[in-house]
Amino acid sequence: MGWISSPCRCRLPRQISLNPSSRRSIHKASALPILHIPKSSIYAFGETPPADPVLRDVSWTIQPNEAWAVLGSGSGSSKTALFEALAGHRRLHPPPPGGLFPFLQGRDSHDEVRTVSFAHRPSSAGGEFYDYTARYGAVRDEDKKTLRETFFPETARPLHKLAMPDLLKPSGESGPVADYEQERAKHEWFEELTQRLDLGRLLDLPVIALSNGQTRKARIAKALLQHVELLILDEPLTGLDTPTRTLLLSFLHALHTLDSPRSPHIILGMRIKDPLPDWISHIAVVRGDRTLLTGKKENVLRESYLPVHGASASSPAHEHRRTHGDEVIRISDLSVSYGPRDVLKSINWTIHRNSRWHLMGANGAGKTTLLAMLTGEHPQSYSQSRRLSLFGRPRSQWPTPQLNARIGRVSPEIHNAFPRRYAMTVWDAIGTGFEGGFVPRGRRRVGFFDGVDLQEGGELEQWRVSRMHDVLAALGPRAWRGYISKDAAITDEDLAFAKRAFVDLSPGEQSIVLLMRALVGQPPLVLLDEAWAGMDDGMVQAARRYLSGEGLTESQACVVVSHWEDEVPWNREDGVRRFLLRDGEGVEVS
Ligand SMILES: Nc1ncnc2c1ncn2[C@@H]1O[C@H](COP(=O)(O)OP(=O)(O)OP(=O)(O)O)[C@@H](O)[C@H]1O
Repeated sequence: MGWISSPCRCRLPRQISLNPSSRRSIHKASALPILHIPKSSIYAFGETPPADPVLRDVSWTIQPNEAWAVLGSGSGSSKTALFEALAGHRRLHPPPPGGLFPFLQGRDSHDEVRTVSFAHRPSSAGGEFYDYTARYGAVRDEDKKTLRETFFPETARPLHKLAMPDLLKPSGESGPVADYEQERAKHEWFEELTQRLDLGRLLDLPVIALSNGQTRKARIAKALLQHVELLILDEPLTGLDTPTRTLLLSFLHALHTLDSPRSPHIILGMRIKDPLPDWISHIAVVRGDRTLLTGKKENVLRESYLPVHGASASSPAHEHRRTHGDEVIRISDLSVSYGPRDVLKSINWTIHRNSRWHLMGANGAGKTTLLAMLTGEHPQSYSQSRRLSLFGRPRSQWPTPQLNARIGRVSPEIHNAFPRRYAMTVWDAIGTGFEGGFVPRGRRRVGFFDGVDLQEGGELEQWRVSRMHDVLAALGPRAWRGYISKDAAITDEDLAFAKRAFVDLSPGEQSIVLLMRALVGQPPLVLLDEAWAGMDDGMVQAARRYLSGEGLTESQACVVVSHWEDEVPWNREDGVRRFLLRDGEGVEVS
């Protein structure tokens, strides 16, 4: 089987000759529009005018030769609603005459159109406790399912004996599997994809052991292997390191350009702040007034006044020396390995009060593992206790609850594990931050001290309640709309928000509530890992403002983990320092 070169120098399978009844890539041959909405509004199911639509007067047509991106932000946003409408999960009123997807010529869009969202990590539904620390320890039997078994079960070996119903056979056709050459070509496409996304060596590892970025890459590969005609990828770059982002965008370009039977038409969902790939020819911008602006990229960018991308937030003229306080954490010669795999090798890192760090490293570099050592969640934090000085004591001298109260944390793991019970309000969720647990406690739901409830009306209770008000005023709904006030008094709107059930919030709202939880107790160490996931632009602005201002005191240290430089709330003038993990080693870089 031969290969042709593509713009990303990836090898994509040469066109596979499918029989005439094949339904693959009908958009490549058809002159019919991919999508056609003359003018409709989008409603939740069960609602019609005069109810308020989620998006109104949408007029949007996609021709087969056009490459589209939809810009908007926040996982509870109108962009999500728009994609839900394309997936048939929202009502379009009036329905487009002749169907939403003319190029399908009457085929069922449920089979031919797929949306995969990466805007946030799929959460473990329900109120069950999910033990995310399980990945650091010995893997239990029920957690042993490998990446291959979970995401690509059809690729089990040996190849000639495969039962690969989806991957090897155009779905919709019954009867024997297509000829061997075709099978092989498709299998090679799988191999190519997994190799290029650096998933090959991970295929037979338990999924629970994979890093966030590695799991996301697997979901992307799975999406690209699907037999669909239109693939909508919402925020596929989230959580990916820079080289993988570049690689993925080139891949998508190649798929878009090549007349390959493997290539669906692709619509990319992107955050407004993301740099647009050059090959995108058209964009649709979801605007704050619930309308959709569509057209050629240049025209829409001009008309919507979107910011020009590419400038880094940190391009300082001169550096600022931040005055550091006492030592908070000292890591000396710390190594972590899993069997033969060395993940961290002889790491040395000291974190002082009032320091601000950006922890960097490619997907799978060991950032989450390192943070799990700092928080004491990693079982090896006990065996390496003398190499880990946490707040002046070796790890083994700290009871875990006391450590939890000293570290404010946001991470995809906590977002996923945080209980979604109806009885838990936003106030309760934030209040758990004083103790760092997941269970609201105390008369005023602001936690216990030393295992007992706080004295009613006492100084500590008053301080905690006032901190609750501070974070709600600084990071609550009014702040998302850009309202900035010096006195930052809490409003009725923020208090009403505090009464809502945490489980009912959008993923973006949940993210900002968990950020409030991490900051409310003013702990000496704050760890923010992918803190912005799912937040809309207003929330991100409010969070950045707070973190670079009064949200952190001089007696606190903060570490931000992000693959995006512009997500770090401080620049070098603010004295931010960078710690890079590469090939298991850690170095401070300028
Ligand atoms: N139990 C385990 N067995 C084998 N390997 C493991 C185990 N747990 C983690 N790893 C590996 O350790 C490496 C580091 O994972 P970690 O989650 O710390 O990476 P990361 O830098 O946080 O990545 P990302 O940016 O994708 O979140 C990964 O390659 C992962 O597959």
